[in-house]
This record gives sequence, structure tokens and C-alpha cells, in this order.
Amino acid sequence: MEKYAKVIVRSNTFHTDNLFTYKIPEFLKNQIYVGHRVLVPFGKGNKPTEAFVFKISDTLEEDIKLKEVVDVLDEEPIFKLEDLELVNWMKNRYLCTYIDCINLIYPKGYKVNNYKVVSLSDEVLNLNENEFTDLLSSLDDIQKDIISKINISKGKLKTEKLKKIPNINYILDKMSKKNIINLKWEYKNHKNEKNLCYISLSIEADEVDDYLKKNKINLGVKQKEIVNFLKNNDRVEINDLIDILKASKQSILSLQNKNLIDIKLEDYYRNPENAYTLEQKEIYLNEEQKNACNKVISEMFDQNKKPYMLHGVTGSGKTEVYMEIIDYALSQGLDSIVLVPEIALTPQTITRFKNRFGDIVGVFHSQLSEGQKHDVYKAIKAGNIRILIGARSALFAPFNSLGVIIIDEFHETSYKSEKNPKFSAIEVAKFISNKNDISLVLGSATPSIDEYYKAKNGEYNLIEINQRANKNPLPKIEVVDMKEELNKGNKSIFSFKLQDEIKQAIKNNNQVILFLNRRGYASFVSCRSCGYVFQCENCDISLTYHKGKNIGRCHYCGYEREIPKECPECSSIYVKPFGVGTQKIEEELKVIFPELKVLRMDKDTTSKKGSLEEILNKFKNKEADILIGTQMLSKGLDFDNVTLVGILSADMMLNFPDFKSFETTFQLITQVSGRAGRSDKEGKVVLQTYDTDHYSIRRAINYDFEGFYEDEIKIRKAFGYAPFNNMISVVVSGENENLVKKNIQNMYDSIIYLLKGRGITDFEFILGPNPCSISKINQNYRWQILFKDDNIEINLLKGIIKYICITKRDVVFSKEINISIDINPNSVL
Ligand SMILES: Nc1ncnc2c1ncn2[C@@H]1O[C@H](COP(=O)(O)OP(=O)(O)OP(=O)(O)O)[C@@H](O)[C@H]1O
Ligand SMILES: [Zn+2]
Ligand SMILES: [Zn+2]
Repeated sequence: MEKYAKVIVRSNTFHTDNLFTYKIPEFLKNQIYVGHRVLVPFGKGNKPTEAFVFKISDTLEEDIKLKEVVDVLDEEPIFKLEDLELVNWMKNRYLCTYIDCINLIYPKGYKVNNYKVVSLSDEVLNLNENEFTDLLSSLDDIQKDIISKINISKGKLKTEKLKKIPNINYILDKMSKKNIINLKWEYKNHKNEKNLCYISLSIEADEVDDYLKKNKINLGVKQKEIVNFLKNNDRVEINDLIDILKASKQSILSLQNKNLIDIKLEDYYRNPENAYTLEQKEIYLNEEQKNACNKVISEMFDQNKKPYMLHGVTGSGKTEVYMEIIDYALSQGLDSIVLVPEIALTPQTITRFKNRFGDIVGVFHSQLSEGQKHDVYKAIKAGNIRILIGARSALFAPFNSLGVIIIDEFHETSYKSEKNPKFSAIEVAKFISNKNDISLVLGSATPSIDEYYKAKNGEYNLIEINQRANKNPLPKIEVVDMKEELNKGNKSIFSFKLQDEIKQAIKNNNQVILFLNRRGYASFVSCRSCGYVFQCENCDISLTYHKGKNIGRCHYCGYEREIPKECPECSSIYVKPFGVGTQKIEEELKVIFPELKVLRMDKDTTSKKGSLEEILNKFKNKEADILIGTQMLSKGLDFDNVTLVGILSADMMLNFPDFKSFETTFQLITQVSGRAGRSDKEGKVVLQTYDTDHYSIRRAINYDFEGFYEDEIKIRKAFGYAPFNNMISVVVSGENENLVKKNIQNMYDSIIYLLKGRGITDFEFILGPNPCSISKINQNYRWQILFKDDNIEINLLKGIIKYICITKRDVVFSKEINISIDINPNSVL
């Protein structure tokens, strides 16, 4: 019986985003299953290409001649059936390609290298000398050269080595057709594995001398040294041996040839080190924490359970609850995944988990090397990692018996991917947990409005913790109206109130956190005389001023330029930075409190590896009095000694042109305030703002989450935003603005045409095409169409967008154009 494989081919073009059918040759029939990685001939020249088996069948719909699978690449399928289901689901949900999804869940650190090899044909090899000379004389110089190169490299040559010759593919093809050469693909299945190589004696130490005598073996000086070393050491890693004895690989290998030593390869697990330290506290869960745990634990083996939303105020001990749940899961033989926002920002959380659970805790995030990722995957498969802490991609870790998924600070925007597939980790976690009856816990002190709405509608088990673990009230937030401060003649960034409170806190030997949501020195630089604003050359963005180097930097593309003393437009000397960033805060603070030690934590000071840990360690060890930072500060930091938090410009975030900016403001105020008074000392917050009336700020000052939710949900409803409608953003971009405009208009017309065909005539749910709020990034002009599923069925809308933007992409759009489709984007800038 014949067997056929339907595969997805790894290729970056959109028209290959389909299942292709290949015949499975006889010799592979019992080796290829669904989920396997295979090589298939593909494209021009039938280049062997990596592909993934989605289906296997023994019948063909049509009677056509098919190409055959070349080979299978792994012994075991690398995808489980559930993985393929997930791929299909994501593809529909996020309107992306198969390969986008496959890349996401593909075991890290695997890749295929394939290359073409040229050799002389049998016919040529069988020629006698005269015939060969005749042949050569019939060829041109290039062909002769190729043949001599093949001969020099022992009859077989990678074609890459010839790529400098112009038109080489054409020439080789011609030679191959004339039967002079053979062209063949070869490939290497490269798994990026790192092994350790252990050496030990193959016979008992005291039998060595007899063995040498009996076999009349004379050892060199180095070899003797090695043997003596091994007599005293059971085994040693080869590189250590080379290092210690200055021995060569040669002398080690010759010992192996004399059957004196064994060499054994073992996996090496490259564990990323953790530089943050923490002392261990003995903790007994309080009633609220216990209830939260029990709810989840008691249903752990139930089917069709709802996800849990753990809404607990800041410092309520949610992390302890997670660990207790995970501990129980472990005792039942179940593994756990803990998602945290931007892993690099949460060394404290990782350390708490490692303190409690030890080496079975693994860490996974995008900054790991491919090799490290591969190691983590292998350790998971081998059962050596049972708890994985990671960013959103950790969701795809290959656990054998996953029981729990925790999403900490689930309101954070980093849980939505900005890269294809633009998935929401929350949605994917729901899909996975639903399919496999896994306990899913979403925790936050400030749930997102979207998910909270769903919780209110019964989609979640809502669990609340209303008290802090230390039983203290949440820190009182005092509001300072900065308009009045100006009237009092205070032009400083720091209100009198905040200055007093800082003095007080320091006098009591406590520490202070100051929050401002903008890094750099000033938000922009402009000329007071003519109004010229320094702009990025590549983006439609004003440059942020960084003082040390006297440069303006683009926070989108990294472009930098020196800021001149004179205005480039009008030559006036009134070029000044405006607005405030963390650098400026640090500078002013040093003027007012010259004796205080200050640390700054923002993207600029934490970009180097280990620098974040260093800052956190210093602050924990009280080597500084004040920590200034951006929203990095809001993520789970837990310092016993912080009693005062200053929020410098609370209303700054309100003015962001995005429908989620009120929500973000509320969340940031609540989270940053929550860093104060977490241990036995009471905390306090000073919040500076020009706008004291906005409901985000009023509700936040009173820790009134319910009230904020009620205010916000009304507005969302009135404007038809999430959670009431889905929004689909399609951004078309490219270097040529006219081409971008033409393409997006083309897309718009095509979509309208299809909608009309479905009898739809009212197009109010389509906004655009318009230039994006940030109309240029990195030399690429950006235009956008926004769709809301008002008055239209979401699947119909998605179907049409997919048809135009993916299936017919090559027809509707020019090659030079990029298209980005985002379902329910975080922001529409
Ligand atoms: N039952 C308990 N008894 C004593 N201390 C506790 C208890 N539970 C938690 N803590 C301590 O209280 C502090 C806050 O706990 P944790 O960091 O787990 O809170 P959280 O809810 O995750 O905080 P946030 O959301 O604000 O980041 C930590 O120092 C923790 O060790
Ligand atoms: Zn000027
Ligand atoms: Zn830029």
C-alpha cells in the first residue's frame, strides 16, 4: 500500500502556506509519523527542505505523480498531536502562517544544514586517459577549472565553494545535463548539542603496569602523566585534563587506541546562572492564602474546570500561593509553568523559586543562547526540570505531564507578542489548559479590564485576597497638585511634600523609590526661538535627550545625534531640552540631597548583562538610599526597607494617545505604590500630578479597583472598544510612501469589493486607510486600516482579511511591502 505525507514546508513565502503532499518511499514507510520532521524536495532545483508532517494517508484525492520524501530527520516525531492542533488554532486565531506558529513551538536549537555536492559522473570516471583529454579539450576554461577543483578535493565538492564563479548554477546544470558531473544534495542534521567528554581508565588502576608490560606498551612522558592522573581520579572531563596537564588531544586519543582509557560523551546542561541572592524566610500561609490554594488544589484533577483569576492586592503574598500550588502539583507528579512579564526584570521572583525548589527550577526567555534553550528543553524532556519560569514562549515547553500554568501580573502588555504570530499568551494558555485539563491561574493586583469583564461574566473562578501578608493597610497615597506647587513658587520637579517625606524616610533609616515613566534626560529638545524640534532621521519621533553624551536618541530605532549649541533652522542659541526623564530626576536629586546615594534603574542602566541584578543587590544591601526608575519598578519588586514611594508625574501617562492609557495609568499607580511598606514597616506614597480629577487617578489613590473598573467599562462600551468588540489592525509599511499608499488603497478596495459581494453596504466598522500615529519607523512609512467587529461576524471579517492579505498577497501587494496583522493589538500606534 502506498503512503503519503501532507507536510508544511519551511519557506518564507506566503504562497507556500499550504499542506503539500509527498509520496513516502518504501524505505521510510515505517519511520515517518505525524509530527515528524522530514526533508522534501522543494522549489526550483528541488532543494531538500525541512518540512513537518501534519497528516499521513494511504489514498490520494487526485491521480498525480508526486515527488518523494527524501529522508526523515529525527527518530521520534518532534511535535505531538496537541502541538499540531495548537498550530492550527493559532493560525486561525491570529491570521498568521503555519511556519510562524511552527517556529514558536519548535524545539529550540534544532536546525538543518543542507548543501549541494558536485562530483564527476560515472561516465567521466570510466574514461581512459585519451578520452578524458578529448573531453577536456571540448570544454571551456571555466568548466575545466571546475573539473580540476573537483579532482583536487578528492572527487567531491560543495557547490558553495564555487559560488564566486558567475552563473555557476547555470553552468553546473549544463554540465549535469551533458552527464559530465553529478549534482546531489547532502545535509547535516545539526542539533546544537553540547556534550562533555569524560575520560576514565578502562582497567583497574593497579593492573595498569601489568597490562603495559604484558602488551609491551611504552608510554610517552605525557601519556604516563595522564595515566597516573587517572589512577588517582575516577574520571575527568577532557578539557580539564588538557588544561591541568597541558596534554594534547593526540596523546589522549593514542591512549584510547591502546585500550587503556574509555571516553564517554555526556550531556552537558548549560544552566544560566542567577546572580541575585535572597535569604530564606519561614512562611506560614494566612487564611486568605490558604483558601486561594485550596480552591485550585481541590480541583486539580477535575475535568473542564474554569481558569482561576487570583485578584490579590499588592504584597498579599500571591507568589507564596503560586509556590504552594506548584508544590502540591509536584507531589502529584505534575509539572508547572510560571509565566512572568519580561523575565530579565524579575530576578527576585526566580530566586524565591530556586530557594524553595532548588535545581528543578528552570528559566527560559528570549535572551538565552540557542544552546541554552536547547539544554532547557532537553532537561525538561528528561524530567530534570519540573518547574519552568519564563516569558511567554515558555508556554511551549515540552513537559510530559504538565499540571499547572501560572501567569503572574497577567495584566502586563508583554504577554501579547509583537512578533508573528502576534499571540496572546493568555489566550494560548487557555487553549492549552482547556485541551489538557491543566490548572490555569492568572494573578494580579490590577487585572486587565478585558479579563476582569470575563471574570464577572463567569469565565473565571475569581479568587480574592484583600489583605496584605503583613496585615498592614496598603500605603496611604497623598496627592500633590503640581499647579499649586507652581503658585507657591516651587519650580523644582520635587514638591515640598515629597522633599519632606524623603528627608523623614532617610532620617528613619528607610529607603525610597521614585517612579517616572520616562527614561533619558528630557523628552525632547527644541529651539525656543523658532520651535524647531530635533527629530529622528528614520522615524516620525522626536529625539529623547541624554545628557552625559549630549545626544538625542530615538527610542524606536536607536538613531543618535549630537545636539548642537545652535539651532540648525534659525541659528539661535536657545536650544533647550524640555520635559523630564529619569536622568534629570537623578541630577536634581543630587542637587537637593547631595549626601544621599542614588541608584537608577531604567533601560539605559540595565542593558548590560547582570547590571539589573547588581542594582537590585545594591539596593537590597542598603548601599543606596533612593532607587529611581521607570515602569520596571512596578514588576514584583519586594524590598523590606522601602517605606516611601514617590510618583513624579502621574498624569503623564494619561495623555498617551491610546484607548488603554487610562487603564495603564491606574495599573502603574497601584503597582508602584504597592512597593512601599511590604514588610513590618508602614508605607507611604506621594503622588504628584497636574490633573487631580481624572477618574484613573482618583480611583487609584483609594485603591478602588472595582470603582475604576465600573468607570472604565462604561467608556469602553460607549466607544465600542474591547472587551465589547474585537479590533483588527492591518499595518502596511515600506520605504516608498506612495507605494505604501497605493497598496493599502488596493487592499481596501479589494476588501470592500468582497464585502459588497456578501451584501454588506455599511462600512462604518472600517477605519482608514490612515497614516499610523507613528507614521514612520526605521525609514518605513506606515499606513493602517482598523477593523472592529461591529455589525459584522468576526469570522467572516477575518476570512476576508486573510484571503486578501495572505492567500492573495502576491496579487494584491507589491513585493517591497510589509504587512502586519494584529488581532486585538495592545496599542494602535
Ligand atoms: N503568609 C505570609 N507570612 C509572612 N510573610 C509573607 C506571607 N506571604 C507572603 N509574605 C511575604 O510578603 C511579601 C509580599 O509577598 P509576595 O511578593 O508574594 O506578594 P505578591 O502578592 O506577589 O506581591 P505583588 O503583586 O505586589 O508583587 C514577601 O516578602 C513575602 O515573603
Ligand atoms: Zn531655531
Ligand atoms: Zn528612529
